[in-house]
Amino acid sequence: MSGEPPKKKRRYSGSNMTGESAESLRQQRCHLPIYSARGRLNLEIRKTSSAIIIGETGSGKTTQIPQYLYESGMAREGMIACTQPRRVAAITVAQRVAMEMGVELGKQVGYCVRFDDMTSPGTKIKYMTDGMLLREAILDPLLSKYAVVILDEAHERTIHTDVLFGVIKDAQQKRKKGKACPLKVIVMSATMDVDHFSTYFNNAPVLYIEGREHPIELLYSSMPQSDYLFAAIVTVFQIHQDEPPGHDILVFLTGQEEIEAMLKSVKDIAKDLPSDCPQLLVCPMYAALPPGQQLKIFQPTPAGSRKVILATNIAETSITIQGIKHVIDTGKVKAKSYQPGSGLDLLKVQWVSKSQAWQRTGRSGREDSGTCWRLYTENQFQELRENTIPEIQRCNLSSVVLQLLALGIPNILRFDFMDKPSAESIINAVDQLNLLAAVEKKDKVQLTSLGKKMAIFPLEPRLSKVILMAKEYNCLEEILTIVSLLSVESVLFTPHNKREDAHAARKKFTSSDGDHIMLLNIYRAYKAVKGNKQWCFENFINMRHMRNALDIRHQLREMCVRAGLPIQSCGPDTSAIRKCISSGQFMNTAELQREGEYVTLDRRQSVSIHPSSCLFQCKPAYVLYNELVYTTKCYMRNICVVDPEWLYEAAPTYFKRRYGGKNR
Ligand SMILES: Nc1ncnc2c1ncn2[C@@H]1O[C@H](COP(=O)(O)OP(=O)(O)OP(=O)(O)O)[C@@H](O)[C@H]1O
Repeated sequence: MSGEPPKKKRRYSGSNMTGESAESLRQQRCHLPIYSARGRLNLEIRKTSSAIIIGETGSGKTTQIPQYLYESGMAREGMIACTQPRRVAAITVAQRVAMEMGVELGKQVGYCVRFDDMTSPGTKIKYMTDGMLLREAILDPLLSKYAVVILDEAHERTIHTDVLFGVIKDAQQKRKKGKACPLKVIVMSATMDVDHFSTYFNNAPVLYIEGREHPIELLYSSMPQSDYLFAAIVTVFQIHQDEPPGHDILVFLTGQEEIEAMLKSVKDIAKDLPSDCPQLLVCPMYAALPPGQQLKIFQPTPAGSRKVILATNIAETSITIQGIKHVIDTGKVKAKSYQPGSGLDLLKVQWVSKSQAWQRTGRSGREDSGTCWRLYTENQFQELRENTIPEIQRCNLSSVVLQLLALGIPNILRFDFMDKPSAESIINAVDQLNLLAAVEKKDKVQLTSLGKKMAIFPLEPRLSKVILMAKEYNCLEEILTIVSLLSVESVLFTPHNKREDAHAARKKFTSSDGDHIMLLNIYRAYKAVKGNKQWCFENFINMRHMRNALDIRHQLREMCVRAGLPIQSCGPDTSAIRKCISSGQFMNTAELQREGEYVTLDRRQSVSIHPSSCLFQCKPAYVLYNELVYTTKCYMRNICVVDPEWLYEAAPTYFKRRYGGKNR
């Protein structure tokens, strides 16, 4: 390990963009590489029903193309949708475009992301997450509100984008047959396999946008780094020492824990810097941060200081953060990989693909020249895979299959996927949904009425089922709390050096029934003190995550009210709650063996109770877990004590088939 940052060859002196008057915005638009191509683009797009557009990062695709189409009258017969894989991109790009057009956000230009719709009847350009457009397609498979759908950042190949590809192709054909207004589809990215996309979209023409506005200097490590976190810290401080204030830094890391650890190290080191050094402002950026906190990274850096943003790949595509001059790319990302054999959805740190590395590089050089510090060698870069494996080929598909069925897709195995997931993973997903009573297999697979209701909730099917079953047990109040708390990063805050204090402080919330009930106790106590900050601090509760959970709870509650579900409380009886959870999560259960170890009930896999669980010291005979995580061994996380009788009641055929009833 060298810890030595990549060698710097040249230095640029950048100018900061300050004026944001209408004239300055107009000038910026005119200077973008895409500007000179706008006439040709409009012409080509008008002629065809589908087009693939490829152009360098920062050339102006996301912000300009929807505006060009709007200005040329293409929004007369319907809206222009532009999808983004991430909510933060949808929101910030919409803000920027509204500003460029001189209109109020939410009027002609708006955005729509999960739990936040900023559009109005007059909206013509709508930025939205791919997941939101997919939800809209469930209600209106022809997407009749839209004249143009732009699928941006297509290289990311999120599950939602991949499903949208097929759904939109289908809508296009149906609209053509029905003589409705044609639906135009545009697929965009800076880094994609254009031939693959063009072939899939019936040999759609590929339109190239030449050039980039500002140069980016690329620096590689001279030797491989064995500790990329350390190398990143060293690089931050080298830049801090050499570069003038205002040249901000964006560092790509793999996850929340790593970000929090580096945040602390950078702050600690910065404390000892000479007093005439510019102030360092360190900002985290990861998916579990509440949306308001995420948007903080876009606030201007105060004069005389430097901002360092520590981000996951959430900041990798589409966004422009003013002031970012330097990007530090560790080359690593945490990504999901699903093993149908073991039923595990594992999160693993791995190398990025080349296309991801280019996207990261492209977060600099947006307002001025920039530098990208790759903390790996050029040879290592050459060995990276070209493109990221589509998410649909590496994740549990039960949510997607539920959505496809809700869309009325008759045979999922024959769905027009751009790259098919394995038949095994589709069949597994259908089987799981069947066990949850969400689908029935007659001559074809179809949703039951329960399954249709489950598709309304933007949750994993197992959790949607738990919400719907709460009616039977009169416990929706409690279930909403538990599901919301399970949907965010842990609200338990356990600093390494205060582990014992944290456990002692939390003792009053623990329950012999398990973690779900402990979460409920924490929520009740938090509400009783009205979310008091000092209380959170003293009890080692992460206030940010708690607030995030409250927000989700509020949204889910509204969905339940709209679905006519009675919001009732079961009072102090926790067995109703645990029975209800069992009705959706009976597949995630384990039993204690004679030797004191646990094995899962489905695949007889050895598992252990995670040390963070309040049941860590206990050995209940049967437990239900929310998830399995693999570190040094396979751990069950968020566990609750269950009675095998409840499991049998929840899924008699499943348990009879497996054990001939012997577990009863
Ligand atoms: N929020 C913003 N603040 C300042 N400038 C911005 C903002 N958003 C965009 N820009 C300017 O517009 C340019 C074009 O951005 P745009 O997102 O349209 O490019 P793109 O081609 O879609 O890039 P990418 O492939 O990285 O998404 C940026 O390089 C930047 O100069």
